Amino acid sequence: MNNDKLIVALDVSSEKEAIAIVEQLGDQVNYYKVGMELFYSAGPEIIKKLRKYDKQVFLDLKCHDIPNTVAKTGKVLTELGVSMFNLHISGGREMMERTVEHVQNKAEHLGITPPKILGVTILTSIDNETFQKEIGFSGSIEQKVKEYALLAKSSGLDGVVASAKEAAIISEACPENFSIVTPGIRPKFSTKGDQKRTLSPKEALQKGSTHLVIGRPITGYHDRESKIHAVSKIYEEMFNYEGGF
Ligand SMILES: O=c1ccn([C@@H]2O[C@H](COP(=O)(O)O)[C@@H](O)[C@H]2O)c(=O)[nH]1
Repeated sequence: MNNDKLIVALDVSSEKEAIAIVEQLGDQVNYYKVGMELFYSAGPEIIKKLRKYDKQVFLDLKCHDIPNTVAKTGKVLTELGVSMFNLHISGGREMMERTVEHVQNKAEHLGITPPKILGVTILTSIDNETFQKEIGFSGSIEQKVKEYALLAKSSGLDGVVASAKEAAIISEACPENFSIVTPGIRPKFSTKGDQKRTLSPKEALQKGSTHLVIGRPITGYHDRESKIHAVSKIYEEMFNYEGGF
């Protein structure tokens, strides 16, 4: 079974551990997320390695810097052959627009399809109290995510990273060709851990998530059978959700 809506997070600190997971899951999983932990330890080679296994890669480095720095980083990430990468929407319009332009030019020069650029909204580990009292935002998380999604869309981004709890609001605000990539997915059999704004795979699809990012509920199991079982349970929910797949 191959399903590009499920992206498995490879939150490990070596190529060896990452590839062991990829080999254990085999054809069951086609799409992997490489985050800071793996990229900073294994380096860009890990992307090439995953591409050799014919896997798609979402590079989750959450770039956040001045426009010149992020735009030039976007060019480098385009050369790596990732399918998606992300940056923080709070970096502002100029940062996003210049990155889009640099990525498109680079992809054209290389003769490849440009990677999708996603904007990070509000992390799924943030709850209302943290959002307002600690970080100092006023208003609701939903309102801020909607504003960020609209800013990302009008700056030329291809989608956002958000909690599935906000997926319906985002798809209503940005209805066409806009990816809604949602971590913080928790199947019934798993625990929340540090995630605060969570939904199940079925609920996430019902709300309009286009991709589900799932890490520990799958990779937290040591042996191959348990990992495969977790993936099967997740696919079961995804395929059976009301409204079809
Ligand atoms: O808002 C965000 C943005 C990114 N993430 C990343 O997704 C995975 C989730 O892993 P789980 O083990 O399923 O919790 C992880 O790599 C995060 O860095 C996120 O959770 N929330």
